[in-house]
Amino acid sequence: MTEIPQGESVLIRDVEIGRARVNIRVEGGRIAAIGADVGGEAAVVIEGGGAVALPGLYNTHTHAAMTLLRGYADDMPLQDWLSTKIWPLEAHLTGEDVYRGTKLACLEMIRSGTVAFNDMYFFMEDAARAVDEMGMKAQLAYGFIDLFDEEKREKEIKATEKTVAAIKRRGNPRIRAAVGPHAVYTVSPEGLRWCAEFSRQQNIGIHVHLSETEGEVKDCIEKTGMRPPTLLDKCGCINPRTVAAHCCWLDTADCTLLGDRGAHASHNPTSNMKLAVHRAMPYAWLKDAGAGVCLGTDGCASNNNQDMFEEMKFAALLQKFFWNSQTLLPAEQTLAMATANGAAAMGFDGGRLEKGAAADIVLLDRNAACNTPLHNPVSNAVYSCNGSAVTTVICNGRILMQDRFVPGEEEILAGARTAAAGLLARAAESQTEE
Ligand SMILES: O=c1[nH]cnc2c1ncn2[C@@H]1O[C@H](CO)[C@@H](O)[C@H]1O
Ligand SMILES: [Zn+2]
Repeated sequence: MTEIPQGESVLIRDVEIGRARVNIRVEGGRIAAIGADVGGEAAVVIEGGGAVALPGLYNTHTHAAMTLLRGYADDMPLQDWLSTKIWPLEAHLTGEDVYRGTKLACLEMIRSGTVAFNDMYFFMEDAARAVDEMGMKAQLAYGFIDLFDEEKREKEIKATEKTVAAIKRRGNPRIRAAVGPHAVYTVSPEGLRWCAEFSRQQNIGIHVHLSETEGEVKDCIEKTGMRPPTLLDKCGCINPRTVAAHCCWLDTADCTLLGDRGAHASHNPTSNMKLAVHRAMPYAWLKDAGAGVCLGTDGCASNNNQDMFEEMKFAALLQKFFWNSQTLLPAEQTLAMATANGAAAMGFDGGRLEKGAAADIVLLDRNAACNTPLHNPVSNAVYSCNGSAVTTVICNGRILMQDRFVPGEEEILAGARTAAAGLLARAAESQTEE
């Protein structure tokens, strides 16, 4: 088999949802029925054999093509890591690298049950090509970094306009454009204001890093007299279309602001622990304030994989550990962060196993050791399994993986290896030239 058979109608037989064994019918990319009797005929039939069905996972913060930098620079502080290792290497990236790195990220995400992701990086037209081919959903933003320089700002504005136009021109409903002001320490207030205005005009999302480290917050207060969320808000960047990554160092007033504006906070526990940011996103304050709370892996240079099952477990554990509460972020809420809340944050209709919702469906091996016994499927999904328990993935009714088979896997892996080696070779060459 080199391709997976697809059809307008898909019948998934005998899966477990909650405590019930049911069938699922998919018609035209949506869930048409869930229950004992959902009709017999379909273009494609999948035998679930009692597999656990979950909604597809939504990864709300990543830099997908950073898969190429996996293992390149670990065990360093954030600013040092970015300025001495990551940014110098990224300067040598090409569109082809981003295409190949994003394909690898998609492969990894599909293998671990993710159907959609929120991406901020460079050469996003090439990322869009990769997403299109892999059949996932994504919101893609060019990472806007002006470093407080007017000339750079003009360049970033042009690059953002070009990226958004190209993604919109595709006319693919699975792929949306967003604006990606990197953070308050890399983008001037003028740049932030432009991003906010452009996203409003274009009616697209905003994807930003927010209050990741204590240093970011302190420097921002020193320079502007404002905490990062207030500065972003003054520039128009905090609204219901905003996904703010990290949000580690928010205080209660910051959380109230995000809640009042209807913005979404993407929790990235693995990256936060690895980069030792020394504080966990205040999940309870954000939730109480009415802000959206969702989950993301961050890029492979700070994670180092794209497995949202691992992210769920780390989120549930980190919240309990840091905030000293055994009852904080229970399994059901963790799964909601990774599914329905993520879909809401990215403006997609999905992440729910309900009639009428987009057909984003993931099947987990019922007989895997991590799923045995099956007292509580959600508990097993969050606390016991990782992405390797996923056998089948459906996104908008299209089958992206069936029985652990993803079309083109060998070529994707070979392409990524070649791209990663080429990137390092070009960087080394430019060093000897200097
Ligand atoms: O955790 C992080 N904090 C801040 N920046 C990051 C992090 N991970 C990756 N990038 C950087 O964000 C830019 C995206 O356009 C890239 O330069 C990437 O290396
Ligand atoms: Zn990031």
